[in-house]
Amino acid sequence: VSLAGNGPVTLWTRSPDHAAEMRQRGENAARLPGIALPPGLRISEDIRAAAACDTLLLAVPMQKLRALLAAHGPVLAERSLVACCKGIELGSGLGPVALIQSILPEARAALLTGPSFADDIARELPTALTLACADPDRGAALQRQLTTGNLRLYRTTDVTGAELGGALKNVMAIACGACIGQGMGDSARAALLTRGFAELQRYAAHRGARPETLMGLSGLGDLTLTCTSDLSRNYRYGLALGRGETFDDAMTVEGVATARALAEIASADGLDLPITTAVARLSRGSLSVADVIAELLNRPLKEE
Ligand SMILES: NC(=O)C1=CN([C@@H]2O[C@H](COP(=O)(O)OP(=O)(O)OC[C@H]3O[C@@H](n4cnc5c(N)ncnc54)[C@H](O)[C@@H]3O)[C@@H](O)[C@H]2O)C=CC1
Ligand SMILES: O=C(CO)COP(=O)(O)O
Repeated sequence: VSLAGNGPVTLWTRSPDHAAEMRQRGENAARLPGIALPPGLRISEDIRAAAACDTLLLAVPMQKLRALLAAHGPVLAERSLVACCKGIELGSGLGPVALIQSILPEARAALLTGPSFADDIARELPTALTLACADPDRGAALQRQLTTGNLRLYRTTDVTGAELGGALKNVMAIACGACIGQGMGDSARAALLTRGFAELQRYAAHRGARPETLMGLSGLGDLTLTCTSDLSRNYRYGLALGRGETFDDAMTVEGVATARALAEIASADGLDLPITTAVARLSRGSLSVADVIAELLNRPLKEE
């Protein structure tokens, strides 16, 4: 919606029915109700129509990215593929850019990430994001191409840092939601957010990310938004866990699979990721929120 102000944009969906409905109503009622789709936005169920453009934004959940790339590899190859997903793939432990590179090495992969609810961007509210691309010239070109009147992009070549900030903030948002849902209060949430950020920084450093990336929009920025807003699905899932309520299974909650993927990596590599591991166990129901809090409070005392 925002990019359509810059020039022609094609919105692809794999569902012909959904495409027809969006064309007819001028609205994506299922995913973005109340937002008028601009007349310049072309809607197609044929991925070749979208792939006629050189730059494609891939906005599917992280655990679905491999299937999308596998199904449409020949059409997507040799394009600029900008992943918009936030997470780590279960099994491979890869982030979105690394996954694209492993499946379509001839594609030019980049990442768009940072604090942003789709609804805010579509309503043209001011938003700032990180565009991560290992090649600085390509990153600068994408930054110019994808900046709009309400969407300001900063760029970085630290793809690993940007990937990990976006992935881990969802895990911490589940933890913060659970803390509030359990009635632990805002002070406890601030402690968890801060220690979650320390865990995020520690893991990112271990993976070779640059510290300043995690201090930016894709790290601290998105962590702050997601851990404090009721609009976040990850935070709301955590709230439900804390309150002992059920949560809509169909809702995309990236932090669940990411916590499990990271817990596997932590166990294999002997890393200490206490909050992430607790979220993985919480999401499986093998630990209660009260147990997690007791466990975290009883860890050995240490320097900050
Ligand atoms: N919604 C938001 O405000 C934001 C979402 N993101 C990230 O964007 C990614 C996608 O999230 P949402 O769009 O919110 O999820 P969503 O669940 O609302 O939509 C995902 C879409 O992907 C489609 N899809 C799933 N598997 C597919 C496949 N194999 N081939 C083609 N299409 C497929 C689904 O049909 C659905 O239309 C996530 O990683 C999320 O963290 C990032 C920033 C903001
Ligand atoms: O990534 C997001 C905000 O930056 C969206 O968060 P949720 O996926 O938790 O809704």
